[in-house]
Amino acid sequence: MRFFVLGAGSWGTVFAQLLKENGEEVILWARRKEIADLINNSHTSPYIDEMEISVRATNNLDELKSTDILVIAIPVQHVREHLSRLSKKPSMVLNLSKGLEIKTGKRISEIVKEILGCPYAVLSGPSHAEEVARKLPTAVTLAGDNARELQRRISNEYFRVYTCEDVVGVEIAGALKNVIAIAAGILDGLGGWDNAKAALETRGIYEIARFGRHFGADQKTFMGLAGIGDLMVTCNSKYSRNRRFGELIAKGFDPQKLLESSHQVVEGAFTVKAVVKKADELEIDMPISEEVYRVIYGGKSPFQSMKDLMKRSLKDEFWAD
Ligand SMILES: NC(=O)C1=CN([C@@H]2O[C@H](COP(=O)(O)OP(=O)(O)OC[C@H]3O[C@@H](n4cnc5c(N)ncnc54)[C@H](OP(=O)(O)O)[C@@H]3O)[C@@H](O)[C@H]2O)C=CC1
Ligand SMILES: O=C(CO)COP(=O)(O)O
Repeated sequence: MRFFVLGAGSWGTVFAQLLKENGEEVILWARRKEIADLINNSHTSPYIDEMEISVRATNNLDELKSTDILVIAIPVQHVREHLSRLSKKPSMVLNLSKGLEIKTGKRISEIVKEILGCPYAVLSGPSHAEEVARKLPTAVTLAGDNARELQRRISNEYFRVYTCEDVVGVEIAGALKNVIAIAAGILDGLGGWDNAKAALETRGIYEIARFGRHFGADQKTFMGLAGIGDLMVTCNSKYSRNRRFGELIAKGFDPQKLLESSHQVVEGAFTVKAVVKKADELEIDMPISEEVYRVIYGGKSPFQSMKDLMKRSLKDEFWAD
């Protein structure tokens, strides 16, 4: 059994190398031939500093075998297109990407079911690639098919994998925390206010859990590594692209120009479109996500957004909805 990692950005590359060092057979697919060549010839990648890469890279999707585990590590908005291009169906999919598809509002598990119909698992949690590359202690959760076997194969002395049964909750938590992290970055850019940041993270996980409840997610998941754990790291880490994007917006940079010029994916900026649409259809109250949407796509001032969130009608902290 071999892992075929689809995506040679920072996380795909580091995860592929982790698997290789765990003794697994791995191949890393890069969209561009020059990235595959660079990895094979110089054992480095522009996406990750100071890591020697010994995994073999390819940019040929046809190298996927039907016995492979396909690991998804590409931007969510391009997953459907790449799965549709596969000439063979893998034995199973392990998803690392975090987001919702804009045009359908679907999670990756739903896209995989529609296109491949094969077994599926998702791995998520506070796991910035830059720290995993340095072998710093990291804990994540894995939900879905063959969870125990994957847990055993992926875990090592610095990467600890827990299992849980809630695929829906893990996917929703990973997707929506990126939206809240943009808001956290906005607060950092406005002045780095500690009270406001703590309130945002707390109300943010509550907002994510409320969204998740509409899709049958287990509320416990949002208190775990894929929920509050990943939300905390993304809202506070210097490595987070979502947090940094928010910070630059608050400092006056144009959101669209930032997205156009970014070499790395800011998933929350896209997922927020799907979240706002679903929330509107299903009448789910998502005040933070809606303000993030207005700032990115409606030209609203971040300061005004923050003021409007504070002016909402007064209510109980844990209200039924
Ligand atoms: N970085 C991290 O710490 C973590 C990331 N994730 C998630 O993993 C996923 C991948 O992120 P990450 O590895 O960080 O990626 P990066 O942002 O580091 O790099 C972007 C990657 O996406 C590729 N890409 C861009 N456009 C397309 C396209 N149209 N089709 C296919 N590939 C494309 C790029 O290829 P090219 O070089 O050719 O432009 C590059 O490999 C995201 O969903 C992210 O949220 C999850 C956990 C941790
Ligand atoms: O998901 C991540 C860490 O767990 C990565 O977050 P960013 O995409 O914001 O860097």
